[in-house]
Amino acid sequence: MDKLNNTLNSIKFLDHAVMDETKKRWDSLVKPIGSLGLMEEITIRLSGIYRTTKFDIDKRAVVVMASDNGIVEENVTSSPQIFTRILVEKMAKGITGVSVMSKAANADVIVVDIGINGDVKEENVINRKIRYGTDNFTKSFAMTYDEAIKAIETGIEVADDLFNKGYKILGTGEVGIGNTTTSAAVIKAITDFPIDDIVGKGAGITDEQLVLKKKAIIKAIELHKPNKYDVIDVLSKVGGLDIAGLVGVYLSGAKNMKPTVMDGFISQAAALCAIKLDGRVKDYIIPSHLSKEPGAKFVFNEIGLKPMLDLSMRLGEGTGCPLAFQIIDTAIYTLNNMATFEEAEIEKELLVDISKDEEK
Ligand SMILES: Cc1cc2ncn([C@H]3O[C@H](COP(=O)(O)O)[C@@H](O)[C@H]3O)c2cc1C
Ligand SMILES: O=C(O)c1cccnc1
Repeated sequence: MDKLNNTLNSIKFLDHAVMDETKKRWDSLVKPIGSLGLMEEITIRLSGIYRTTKFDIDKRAVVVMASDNGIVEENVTSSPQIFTRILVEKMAKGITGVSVMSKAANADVIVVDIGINGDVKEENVINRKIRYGTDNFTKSFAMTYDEAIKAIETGIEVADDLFNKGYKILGTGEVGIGNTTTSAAVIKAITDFPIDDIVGKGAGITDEQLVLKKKAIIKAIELHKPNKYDVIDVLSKVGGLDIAGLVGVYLSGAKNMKPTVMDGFISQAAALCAIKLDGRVKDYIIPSHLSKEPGAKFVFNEIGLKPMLDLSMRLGEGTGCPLAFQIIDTAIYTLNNMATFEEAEIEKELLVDISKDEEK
């Protein structure tokens, strides 16, 4: 628990003086004030995270936490558990969705076995296995309290190591058949949102299976009564090792003063947990896209962040992150290279500024 506590204790607020400077730079460029929207907001936040107006995200990676979920026994998924290990091996070979999209975006993919129910035959996968999958949470806790802490601390260690190696931004990805069920259970336990709002079809299940999925979550919450004020209790009772590992990745970003990019629904469940552990973590999280999983919009409302894209994607793996990296690249390039009113010899004073009205 020391690593987790030390990490939480070293999280700092953003540098607002540097953020003001970046805002001033945007406002000096030849455009209506605020007209580049989230491109402006994100780079302003990045400058506060990096504590400098001159930054880049050239060295970047998506960290994929992979683990299995005992809840698959309840017939809540479209594919068998063995798919987790197979997908991870293909991912490490560079041929799955996140691998190819990351190649297109010049990003590395770091695959971590944090709890796959089988031995991975691929040396490019980092072995940080805590256990061979979780237990079926309709019958017992998914894992022990100590295992949940260990999974968070594993995520912290993996991300700390990558930041030490010079990565400037990390995306969050996952593979784990059944993890939209565990994510919905974690979100339900923390927010108590209506079950129909937050449980969707994940990778693709029938209407009958959707009923089973909702029932399994309700049953587990009634049985274990997770304490919404204790994120570790929630993760250990109804969560997954992948979600817990990603909580650690977000915490490491905040500790190392580096941004983390959030992918879809599973990454959102982890972000919600990380923010509940320390509200300052939110400042370091950059959302990529709005997942098609129906609960995603409700979690966005809860955490108070906005996605930059809505591409009706519902793959997971971290696939939103390489797209976000490319948008951030463009935002940084624009910030650094657009002409100011002065350089363009246009009188800024002639411009009506409505940005203050927009804030209201
Ligand atoms: C071929 C295939 C590739 C995937 N890549 C990511 N996922 C996604 O689907 C799984 C979660 O959905 P559920 O909770 O419904 O099982 C996770 O592995 C997630 O990464 C996939 C799923 C499949 C079937
Ligand atoms: O949004 C996601 O991350 C997601 C949605 C469906 C299946 N797997 C992942």
